[in-house]
Amino acid sequence: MKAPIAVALDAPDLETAARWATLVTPHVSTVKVGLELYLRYGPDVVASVRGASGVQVFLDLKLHDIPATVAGAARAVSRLKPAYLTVHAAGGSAMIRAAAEAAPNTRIAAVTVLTSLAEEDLTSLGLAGPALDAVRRLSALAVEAGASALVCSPMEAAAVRAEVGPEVILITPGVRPHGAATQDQARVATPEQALAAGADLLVIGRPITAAPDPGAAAAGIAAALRRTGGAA
Ligand SMILES: O=c1ccn([C@@H]2O[C@H](COP(=O)(O)O)[C@@H](O)[C@H]2O)c(=O)[nH]1
Repeated sequence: MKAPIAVALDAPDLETAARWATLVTPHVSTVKVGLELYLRYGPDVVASVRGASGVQVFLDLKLHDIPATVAGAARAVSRLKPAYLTVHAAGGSAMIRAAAEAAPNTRIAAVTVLTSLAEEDLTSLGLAGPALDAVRRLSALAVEAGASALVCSPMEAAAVRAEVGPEVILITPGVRPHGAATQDQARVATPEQALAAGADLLVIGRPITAAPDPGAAAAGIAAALRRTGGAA
């Protein structure tokens, strides 16, 4: 069994993304296509990174608009058969419901509070209280509206799990192996901590893709998770 990791293919060009995908797919369950690749290359990027391996594709477009527009966008990309499609939970119940109804065969993953935001950022945005409160509130709202997956920091995974129960898939970016640079991530934890907190899918980008050998980096993290009982 492959490790429950989605490698973020945040590459400047399609050749690099496809090469990373080929290197990591023997070790991880999922590859993630984000805004950089999708906006540059469009829908064809999904087939390019899926390749012959048939690895799961996570389409991280973070849709956030009025319900009718998000429904149209979700319907348009559902033909690419992504395993996951992200929307911002802050778009509200009607928007999340519209996405879930428009793409019934794709898991709608609601992004709660971006992992790049620190507590002081939330205050400056006018969101009172600790990040965890906002994450829990948005998680409950999103699941009630039909999201079957949630995106949160690994620091919040245990509390979100307690809030939404065992069925919802918890996806955690903001994952950094011990000692790795946090870069623009603010609310972070190690892969082992994320798994122990109840995360189902760990999003890891630069610690793998910026390594001299992305395949070896993915294999190393997968092996560390296996030692903690997270992947066979
Ligand atoms: O809250 C969020 C939601 C999405 N992301 C995405 O995850 C990866 C993280 O990449 P790293 O290189 O491991 O930092 C990236 O594609 C983000 O767009 C997130 O970081 N936080």
